[in-house]
Amino acid sequence: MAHQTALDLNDGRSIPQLGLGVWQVDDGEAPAVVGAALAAGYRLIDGAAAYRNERGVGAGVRQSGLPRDEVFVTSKLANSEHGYDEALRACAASLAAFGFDALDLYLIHWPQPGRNRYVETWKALVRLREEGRVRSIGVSNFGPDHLKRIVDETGVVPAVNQVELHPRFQQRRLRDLHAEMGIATQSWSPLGQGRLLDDPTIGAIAARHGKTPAQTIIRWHIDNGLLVIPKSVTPARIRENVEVFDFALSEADLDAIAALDDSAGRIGPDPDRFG
Ligand SMILES: NC(=O)C1=CN([C@@H]2O[C@H](COP(=O)(O)OP(=O)(O)OC[C@H]3O[C@@H](n4cnc5c(N)ncnc54)[C@H](OP(=O)(O)O)[C@@H]3O)[C@@H](O)[C@H]2O)C=CC1
Ligand SMILES: O=C(O)C(=O)[C@@H](O)[C@H](O)C(=O)CO
Repeated sequence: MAHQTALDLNDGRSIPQLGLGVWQVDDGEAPAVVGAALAAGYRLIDGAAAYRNERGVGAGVRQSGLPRDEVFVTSKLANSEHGYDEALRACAASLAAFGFDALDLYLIHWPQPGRNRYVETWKALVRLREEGRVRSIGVSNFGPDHLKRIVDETGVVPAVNQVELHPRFQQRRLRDLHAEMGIATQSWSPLGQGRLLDDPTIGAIAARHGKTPAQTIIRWHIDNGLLVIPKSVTPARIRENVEVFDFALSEADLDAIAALDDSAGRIGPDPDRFG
């Protein structure tokens, strides 16, 4: 694998640009899946309490033999745990499940605006960072109003906003706001949950580069300055998805993929209503 790239976060830390997503990875399978990814060169695992596999992910990191500080592990606060005290307790439970002293990145998984508890939840994440239980803090599925509100009320800008983002749902306006605010954009369902892999435009670009459609899409995220976390439990695909640091897309390729954007291209839940 060619050398992986990393981005600088607004808190002075660095984050690998590519990682493995572990939604829908069984806890019992997680040690082997995480082990395969770390052996292939991944250095970031994107987890969440809601995935119910923090124990298995932690075991996979330990069994890899890599020093803990060489693997960047993210978790996310579950929707049921919004609130200041609830978030502090939930983070402690996640750390215990992983078997870690600290997380590299902790995100509020969904804003749940209808519950209106995300500001006090964000204050708890600020405290967790001050106490060293998490090294960087961020959010997921936050829209412009949610972002502006937590910054207005706490003065603390999230390091990351992890949102649905793939060639059919490119989130250009939100990405522009992130750039203004200094927030890194992390793409979830970066392969459109596999539904983009038979797109003819992607296929033609992939063929020109001698790469697969998955590698072409992952490279599109990287060439756009995004963080990207494709999921696979299949060892050959895990290896395939990290072999993306030996080529780059041309301006014409980027223009062709830009044209795939579709305002109706969302696959996952609407963050204004979910949770
Ligand atoms: N913050 C949030 O709210 C959310 C976060 N996420 C995060 O984003 C991660 C990725 O998103 P996810 O929804 O899993 O979808 P992805 O876009 O990563 O697609 C995963 C699917 O694509 C298949 N796949 C992966 N690589 C290849 C390949 N090279 N060739 C063919 N098929 C392939 C996988 O199959 P297989 O596994 O069988 O190999 C799986 O079915 C999640 O795992 C999670 O960490 C996801 C959703 C919401
Ligand atoms: O994977 C995640 O991080 C999610 O939040 C999703 O599972 C989300 O809950 C969903 O897609 C439900 O249909």
